Amino acid sequence: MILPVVAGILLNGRGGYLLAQRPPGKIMAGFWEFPGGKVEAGETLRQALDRELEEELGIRVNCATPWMSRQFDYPHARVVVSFFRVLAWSGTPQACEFQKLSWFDPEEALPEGFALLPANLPLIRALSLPPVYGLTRAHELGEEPMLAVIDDACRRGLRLLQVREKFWSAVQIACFVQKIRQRTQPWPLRILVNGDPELAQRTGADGVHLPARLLEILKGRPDLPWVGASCHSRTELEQAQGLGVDFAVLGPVCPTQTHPAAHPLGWPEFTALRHESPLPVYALGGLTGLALNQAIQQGAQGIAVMRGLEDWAEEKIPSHLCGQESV
Ligand SMILES: Nc1nc2c([nH]c(=O)n2[C@H]2C[C@H](O)[C@@H](COP(=O)(O)OP(=O)(O)OP(=O)(O)O)O2)c(=O)[nH]1
Repeated sequence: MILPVVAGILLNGRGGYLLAQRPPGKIMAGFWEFPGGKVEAGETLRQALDRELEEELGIRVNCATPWMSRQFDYPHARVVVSFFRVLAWSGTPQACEFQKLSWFDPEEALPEGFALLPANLPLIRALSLPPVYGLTRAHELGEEPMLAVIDDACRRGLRLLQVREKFWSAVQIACFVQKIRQRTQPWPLRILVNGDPELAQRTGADGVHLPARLLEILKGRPDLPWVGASCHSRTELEQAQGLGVDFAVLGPVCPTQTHPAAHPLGWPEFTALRHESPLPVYALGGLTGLALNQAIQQGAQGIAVMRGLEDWAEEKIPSHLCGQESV
C-alpha cells in the first residue's frame, strides 16, 4: 500500500524556505521535513495541504502550486509525497505541534550531518534552481548583441544560462563562456554548455546541458556540478531520471521557430508528463516571460526561453513567485 502525503514548502520574500523538525513521539522523530502530513480519506491534495499547514503552523494558505512528487520506501511505509510550493499565506508560521521550525537559504548547503528526511534530499538542490532558464543564440544574433541581452537579463534576475551554440568549436564556446563571465561578473549566473560532458568540461562551464540524443548513450551522471537534460517524451524523462540529472527541460510546449517541424505538446500533455516525473522540469518552446505564471501553475520549475530572453523582464514575474509573507 502506498501512503499519500502532502508537504508544503513555504517560500518567503527573501528566498528562504521553512523546515520543521519532527517532534518526539512521531515516527522518525528528530528528522527535518517540510510541514505536512498524511492525506485523509476523501480529501484532495490541496485540501490536505491546507488542513495540515493550519494544524501544524497555524497559517492559512492563500497561494500554493503543485511541484514535484516523490515515492520513497521507508521501513515503516511506502509513501508518495506531493510537494507544493506555498507562495502566499495568512498569519505567521508557529510551532503548533511543539516541532522546531527554522528558515534556510537555498543557496547554502545544509549543515554537515543534518538529518533531513531522505525522500526530501533532491528537493533542496532543486530549490536553488531559478524560475527562468535562458538559452543563447549567438550564432543568429552575433556575439556582442547576445552578450548585451544576457547582461540585461542578468540585471533583471536571470541566474541560469545554457550556451546552446551547436555549430561552434570547443575553443569558440570556451571563449564565449569566459566573455559571459566577465560581462555578468556582479551576478551569480550559472552557465551550462549544451553538448557532451567533455565539451562542457573543456569550456570551464558550471555544468552540461545534455541533448536528448545523449540520454540513452550515457552510462551515468556526468561528473560536473550541474547537469540538465533536454526531453520531449516520457521515455526521455525516464532516461534523464535514470542518469541522475538535476533537472529536465520538456518541450516544445507551444510552436517554436527553433523546431518548426516538431509537434507541440500543449500544456495538458506537458502537465501530465511533468506530474509523472520526480525531476524539476522547465517548460520550453515558444514561451515568453508571460508564460511563467502558467508554467508555475502547472507544476513546472519555470520556463526555458531563447527568443523570449530578449523580452523577458522581471516585472513580468508575478510577485508571489518570489514568495511573500502576507498579512
Ligand atoms: N510531513 C512530511 N512528511 C514527509 C516528508 N517527506 C517524507 O518522506 N515524508 C514522509 C514521512 C512520513 O512517513 C510521512 C508523513 O507522515 P506523518 O506521520 O508526518 O503524517 P501526519 O502529520 O499525518 O502524522 P500523524 O498525525 O499521523 O502522526 O511522509 C515531508 O517533507 N513532510
